[in-house]
Amino acid sequence: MLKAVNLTKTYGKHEALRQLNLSVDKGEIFCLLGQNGAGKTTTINLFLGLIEATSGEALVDGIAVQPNNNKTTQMIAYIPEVVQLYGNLSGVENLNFFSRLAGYKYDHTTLTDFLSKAGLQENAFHNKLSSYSKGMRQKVGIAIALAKNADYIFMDEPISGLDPKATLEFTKICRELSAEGKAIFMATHDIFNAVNVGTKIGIMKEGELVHTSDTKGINATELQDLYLKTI
Ligand SMILES: Nc1ncnc2c1ncn2[C@@H]1O[C@H](COP(=O)(O)OP(=O)(O)OP(=O)(O)O)[C@@H](O)[C@H]1O
Repeated sequence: MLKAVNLTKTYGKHEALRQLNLSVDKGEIFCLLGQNGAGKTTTINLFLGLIEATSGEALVDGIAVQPNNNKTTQMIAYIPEVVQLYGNLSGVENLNFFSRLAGYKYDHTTLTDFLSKAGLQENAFHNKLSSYSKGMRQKVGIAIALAKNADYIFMDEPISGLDPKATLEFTKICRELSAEGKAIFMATHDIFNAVNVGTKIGIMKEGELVHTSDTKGINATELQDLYLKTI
């Protein structure tokens, strides 16, 4: 389980995140909405251990995240908005490189299995990354997360810039990962996607989580109304 307990981050006098309390279970897809600057990336960075909390705790399976703590970073994978990969290497080579960085050595068949599972078409496996579209890069990012064997996957704006078909494929993969028991924590501006793929949604305003609910029984229009009333 991911858990934030009174998690707070201040920059000087500015509270980027104030007393955040939330939990995300394995199998859940938590979609965090909020305007620019609301504190979504700050929350993700605190769980990734990229920044230090001013007070409170981020916990992964009960272990407190601390900057440069390998225990929690091993359990987490991160897919940024733009997946940074080596343009001169192929999809398989990138996956091999990043898997080794995470301490995993896979044979060629296993690497290609991860890419297939992430939805990348087979004829692209050996092409250079520089020829990949944004959606294809994202699939390699997902394959890296799969290869890392992480139970918790953080995503920051994962569908921004994807076309409708790529978005649909991405949604399908998220659902499959959640059905396998992975927890997904996604920061997004896309209300339709949040209600479509999320099992829970949160709305953040000026560093505070001001609303959380299940997505069951709520449609995109209702969520949009709620969002506009809340922020
Ligand atoms: N390193 C930093 N130094 C000072 N202020 C920062 C720093 N990082 C973030 N902030 C501030 O913290 C607040 C929250 O930023 P954050 O990036 O978490 O927002 P966000 O919800 O992810 O926004 P967006 O949707 O634009 O990505 C903002 O006011 C931002 O300016």
